[in-house]
Amino acid sequence: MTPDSSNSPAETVPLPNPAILPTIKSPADVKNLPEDQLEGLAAEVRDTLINSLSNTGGHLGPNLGVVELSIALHRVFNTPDDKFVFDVAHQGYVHKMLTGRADKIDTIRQYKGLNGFLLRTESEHDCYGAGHAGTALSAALGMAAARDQKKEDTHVVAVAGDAAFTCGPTLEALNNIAETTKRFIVVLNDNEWSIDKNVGAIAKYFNALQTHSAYSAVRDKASEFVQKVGGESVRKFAHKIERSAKNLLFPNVLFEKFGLRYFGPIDGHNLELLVQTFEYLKKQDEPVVLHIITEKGRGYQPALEKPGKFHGLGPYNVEDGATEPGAPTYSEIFGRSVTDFAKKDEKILAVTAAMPGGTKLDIFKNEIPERYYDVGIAEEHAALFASGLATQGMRPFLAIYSTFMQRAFDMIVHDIALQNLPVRLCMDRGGLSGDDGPTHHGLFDIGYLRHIPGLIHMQAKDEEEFVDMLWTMANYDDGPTAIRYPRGAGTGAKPKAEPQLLEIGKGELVQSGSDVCLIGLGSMFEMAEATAAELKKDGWSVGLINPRFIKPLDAELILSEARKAKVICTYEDHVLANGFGASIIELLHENGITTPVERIGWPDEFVEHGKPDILRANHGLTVENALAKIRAELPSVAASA
Ligand SMILES: Cc1ncc(C[n+]2csc(CCOP(=O)(O)OP(=O)(O)O)c2C)c(N)n1
Ligand SMILES: CC(=O)[C@@H](O)[C@H](O)COP(=O)(O)O
Ligand SMILES: [Mg+2]
Repeated sequence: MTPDSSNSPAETVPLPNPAILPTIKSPADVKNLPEDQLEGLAAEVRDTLINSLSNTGGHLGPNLGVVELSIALHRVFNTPDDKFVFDVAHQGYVHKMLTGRADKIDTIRQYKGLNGFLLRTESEHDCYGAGHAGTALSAALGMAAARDQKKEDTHVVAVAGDAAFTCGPTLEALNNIAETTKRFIVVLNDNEWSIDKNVGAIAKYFNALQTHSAYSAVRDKASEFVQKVGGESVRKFAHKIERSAKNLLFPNVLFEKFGLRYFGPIDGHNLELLVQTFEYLKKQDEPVVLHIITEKGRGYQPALEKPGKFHGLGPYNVEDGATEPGAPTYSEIFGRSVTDFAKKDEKILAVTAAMPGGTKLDIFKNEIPERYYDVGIAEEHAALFASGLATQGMRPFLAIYSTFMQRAFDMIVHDIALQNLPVRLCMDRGGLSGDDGPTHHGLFDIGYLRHIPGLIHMQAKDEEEFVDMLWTMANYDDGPTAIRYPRGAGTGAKPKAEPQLLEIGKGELVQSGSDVCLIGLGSMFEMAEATAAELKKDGWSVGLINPRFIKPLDAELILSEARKAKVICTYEDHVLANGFGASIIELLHENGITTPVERIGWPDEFVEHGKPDILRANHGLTVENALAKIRAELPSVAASA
């Protein structure tokens, strides 16, 4: 079933004149709006999103899909007393616009502007922050239980996409709802897409619900009914949906087995139907799930044609949705390389947790589909699955963003490292994510991996070395390996025609020096190199190390350079707490070296969103700051002067 496009406000409703959106300062204004202006508001919200995000970038498709849903929710419920918990919260832009932030939508994802997800600190209407998938039902259930404890009678609504139902936490929450509360609304926003096409048995099940003729009949009757009766008899209407659903549908509807009364599927772009349905659902004294069918990208043709691209993107040309091509990214080089390796080695398999486009494993998927696995938004399962593959002599490459790999920490410890299984953990977006902000920065993986016995962890200084590292991982069967690599492109260093095996635990001495020892990890090597050039101009003898391995460290190399130096400086795109520099300090301490160590990296705080250059400058990840710190430790006259 696709929603009925003939009633798409963006296609049929002219933009209101005068504009309505500037008058919406709070949800009360949505409630007070005459009913016949609601669709005009929806059209205006869409138009604003399409134009504004063409400059800032952002999650366009998901938000175009929830315009009517967001309006209906604010029409019926009362935030901040009632709570809306949006899963991932990448679809929260419309909610932001309806809760007093419409005039700031052009600042979204910009430094000091609106965050691209929901932050509890941004508005009293944002009761829960997110960015990772699968958290909404559990968190909302906690809020409902707290409300019951306090004997209040507010409403809690969890809004989750179809792909969020592939997440373990969502299923764990479902298992727990019926015995926890009687007053709880789940909205399943089903557009058949994750970032890429949604996968798995649950996606198939939702699809079957949509396409089953009985459900279509219910949908048609519901729409017909609203058209004919309008607001006249909400109760009668709702009972009709309910009775029809009960009588006509599969006896074993998944949600009914979990103890939630199931309603739908209904057209999630039919505002009147949504409003009336919520009016009915809020009166129920049992947990309910409302299944709505929406279109990702509704109202903008380029987004409808390419839901994956328009899930989340940078600036685009509003006329045709075109984006600027960029230099090959680390992800692209990763996808290309692993696919090429796999063509020569049939034991190589690729595993993604719902991110074929982001990780560029879509290259593997297209060329070797039989050895490609997308397990859905299920990082824990993905890691366990990869461990199982490895027990059977396979060579799995598991590509997950660093921030999402946090989900699989226990699996990495208990199921991969403890069993010494050669799973290749490929941590994309290792380092600052930028526009997406704190939920997406990959700034913790050194900390959560470096204490795991036997785990090899590395980061390349450029793309050429990156491919050598991937090749080294492909050929290493003695235990788990991990690699972190940043978002976007690096220096542009061209990979060799034939990749080279690297010696495990061996760093690269780029130049030896006797005054200063600079150790620049991965993408931060460039900054160390630039610092070295400046210090050389001052007349200092500068050692420069590309460590390659975070674990095991090349202790021999690092100690031999460190012993000569008056000051050491480490560089990392990671928090300093329990990071790479911390591991160098430990190494030096264990070997009795007391030379001062300066560290360049992120502070012990959640770093805000914004362009990487701005954030780096604000937090001292600059050559200037490194020079200032190093010079402060050096005698005032250069040794050779
Ligand atoms: C734990 C985790 N893994 C992966 C992601 C990346 N991610 C963000 S949104 C998304 C798809 C969400 O699809 P769905 O829930 O159906 O919502 P839609 O965008 O279709 O509205 C994915 C995979 C994430 N945010 N969190
Ligand atoms: C919502 C989400 O988690 C993703 O859409 C994320 O915003 C993608 O970021 P990248 O652009 O780094 O793939
Ligand atoms: Mg979806």
